[in-house]
Amino acid sequence: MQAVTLGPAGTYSHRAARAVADDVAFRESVTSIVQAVADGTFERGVVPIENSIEGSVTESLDAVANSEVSVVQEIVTPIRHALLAQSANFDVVASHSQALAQCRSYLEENYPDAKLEAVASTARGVERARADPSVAGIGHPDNAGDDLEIIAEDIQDQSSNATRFLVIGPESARSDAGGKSSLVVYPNANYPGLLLELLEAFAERDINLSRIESRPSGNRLGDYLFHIDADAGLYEERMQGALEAVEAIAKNGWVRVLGSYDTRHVLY
Ligand SMILES: O=C(O)C(=O)C[C@]1(C(=O)O)C=C[C@@H](O)C=C1
Repeated sequence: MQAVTLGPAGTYSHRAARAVADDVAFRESVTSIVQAVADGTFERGVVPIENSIEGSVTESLDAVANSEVSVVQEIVTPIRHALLAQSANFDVVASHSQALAQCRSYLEENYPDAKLEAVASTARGVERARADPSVAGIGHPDNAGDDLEIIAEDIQDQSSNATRFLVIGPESARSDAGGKSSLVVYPNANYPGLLLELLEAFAERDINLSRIESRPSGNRLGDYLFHIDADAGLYEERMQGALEAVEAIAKNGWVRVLGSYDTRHVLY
């Protein structure tokens, strides 16, 4: 099976994608990855969705909410960043904005004068370092190759740093089987207790939520959609009941059921 993920080769997304596909293709944005799965160009896509230090990858949340795709698996991997450069003499640190943020304290403490440059991915930052001696990249240490020095390893601000990736497929790959389910709910309403009602749909059926996140709908200020991850499969009666209750609450809006899936922990 062929999967598409964030490139170029050597990104953390690439490492996660190798766990689901032998053949991995690349795009330079999460939105274009989700689009390439929605339009049938690729059977699977792998996108980062949440990091233990920095929180949500909002571009991924929005792309998944707005596209006709399903979630078929989630992959959780530890993220251990290295600082890579031609020598310790550099003025710019280039990496993905998430990676720069995950190393914020390390950079402030050790390189307070370095200019931080956000690029499309960690591997793109390492490419910048390979081409320019004044630039260091932050990425997986395997990207060093023969021509870059590993200036420092394990520079993330928490040693437990981990990222959750979603494996997405076309809507036809949506499954009711799996221990977790993801929904996006747009109530298109705003009244006291709306969020409480949404939460009660799950609490009353003894379903634990592992995440709820609001994102702006884009329609007007103060109007939100909610990303909900529940620790129950759609094959379960209690989850079907919760879904019916949520659909009733969102009768003026919509509910996108992304599917049920299992978690895979990948070490590399
Ligand atoms: O740039 C990469 O290597 C990516 O795969 C992206 C990404 C992210 O967006 O969170 C993935 C894992 C790490 O958290 C840092 C960056």
